[in-house]
Amino acid sequence: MASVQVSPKDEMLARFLDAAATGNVAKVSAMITHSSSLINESGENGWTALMLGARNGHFKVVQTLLTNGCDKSSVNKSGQTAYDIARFWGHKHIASLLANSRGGNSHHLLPSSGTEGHENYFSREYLNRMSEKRTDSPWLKAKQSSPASVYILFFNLNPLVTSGADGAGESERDFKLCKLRWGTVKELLTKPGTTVIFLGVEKQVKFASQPPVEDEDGLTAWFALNAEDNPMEDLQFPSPNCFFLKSTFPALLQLSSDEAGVIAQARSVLAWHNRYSFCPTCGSRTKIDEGGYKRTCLKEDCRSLQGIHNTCYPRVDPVVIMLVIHPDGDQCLLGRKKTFPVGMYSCLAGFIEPGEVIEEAVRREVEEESGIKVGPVQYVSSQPWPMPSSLMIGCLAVAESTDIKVDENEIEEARWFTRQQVIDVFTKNSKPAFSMAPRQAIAHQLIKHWIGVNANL
Ligand SMILES: NC(=O)C1=CN([C@@H]2O[C@H](COP(=O)(O)OP(=O)(O)OC[C@H]3O[C@@H](n4cnc5c(N)ncnc54)[C@H](O)[C@@H]3O)[C@@H](O)[C@H]2O)C=CC1
Ligand SMILES: [Mg+2]
Ligand SMILES: [Mg+2]
Ligand SMILES: [Mg+2]
Ligand SMILES: [Zn+2]
Repeated sequence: MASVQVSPKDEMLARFLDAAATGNVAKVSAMITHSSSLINESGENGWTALMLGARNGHFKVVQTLLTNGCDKSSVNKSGQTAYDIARFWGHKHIASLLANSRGGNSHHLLPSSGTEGHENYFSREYLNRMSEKRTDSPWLKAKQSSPASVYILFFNLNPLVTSGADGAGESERDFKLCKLRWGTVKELLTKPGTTVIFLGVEKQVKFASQPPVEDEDGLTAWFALNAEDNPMEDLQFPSPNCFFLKSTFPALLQLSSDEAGVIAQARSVLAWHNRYSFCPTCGSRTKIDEGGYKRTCLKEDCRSLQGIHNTCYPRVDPVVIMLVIHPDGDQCLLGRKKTFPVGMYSCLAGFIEPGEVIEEAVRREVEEESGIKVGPVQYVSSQPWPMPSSLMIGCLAVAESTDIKVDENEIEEARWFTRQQVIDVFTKNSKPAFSMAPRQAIAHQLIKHWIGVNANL
């Protein structure tokens, strides 16, 4: 009778897998010390020692393998990881051990698609900023009094707008910026409490409503003004329908994409002027330079005049905002602040701290707010958030633990939602489990990105 020849290597692997399957920790440990390559080898149907230990509930075997650097992301021929197997067979303590341990490769839970083509509300650059013109005083002066230039006006950092067409409902064109001319604002420009900044020049396309007035150089400059006292009484506006937005949020989310980008730029710089009235170094008076992009201290011997100092320039506060994916790849973590509308959940977010990289800020904020530990982090897209001057840095991140413990000072609740629950919210399929942040918020776009990439929606 012919006998099947088994190589010594195969025989050793069979003994190793058997030791893992039967919970023989001492043998597993001795064999990997002797032959380290065994640890990630698989036998029948792609099952590794880790999967067999997880299948049969041998906690110590799984622990030993992980401590010795076993790859916990391997999948068997049915596409299951050791974590999936532990969960399926109800070995919760092993599933939790697998989810918590660092060093595994959970990158496969992140989409491999590029991030091009993401445009968030407030992100469109309608104007060419032409920063080189900020120090060209004669050019700026000529542009300020040019009849072709466009002025947008703010009072209390709220823009002057006009209502969109009746019945526009929730659509984005509810409010349109009122574009004023020099003739209308020249009195206002001379008032002591007025701040004026140069925003840039129009790129190619013009707003349809704009009269075809052109400067010799063909460049239409835009300026933003913030008035300290209500300018409505002093000025004659081109349209009686113009008014200052009363609330910042959510009214600022109801502009067209072009206008939202201009507002993001103007509002942040004006808010900086509004809140940094005096020199942060010595407390003296300052003057506005560089088309509104610099404040220079008027005290001759101030330290802020020696070299370049960030206190003289408009600030941007980076914020990480992240959608955290469960280790099973099929759920995401969303939270709610007390101030959110009832039922609304969104991504966790937090300010980046000095000396911190984006990835670490994601890990720190998620752990602070929800108690969840995070492994890989992937950048997706960003969004200016001019309330007053945040830059939202949108990321996907993969959790390495699953037990939630919220910091009640920061958020009211955090929960795992299944992909299906999220899809139901987007497609309005059935009674939704929660309500989503508005589409103008990067949180909404991040969640959509995760669903779109993973579920081909
Ligand atoms: N566009 C979007 O989808 C979303 C935007 N956001 C924005 O992200 C920002 C940060 O999120 P949070 O959860 O509030 O951050 P957070 O989790 O870091 O907590 C806020 C606290 O951080 C402190 N803090 C540190 N640096 C600060 C700074 N430069 N400015 C203000 N506070 C600072 C304050 O004590 C503040 O109360 C908020 O301004 C919020 O408006 C938040 C969620 C969604
Ligand atoms: Mg926080
Ligand atoms: Mg936060
Ligand atoms: Mg924080
Ligand atoms: Zn100073």
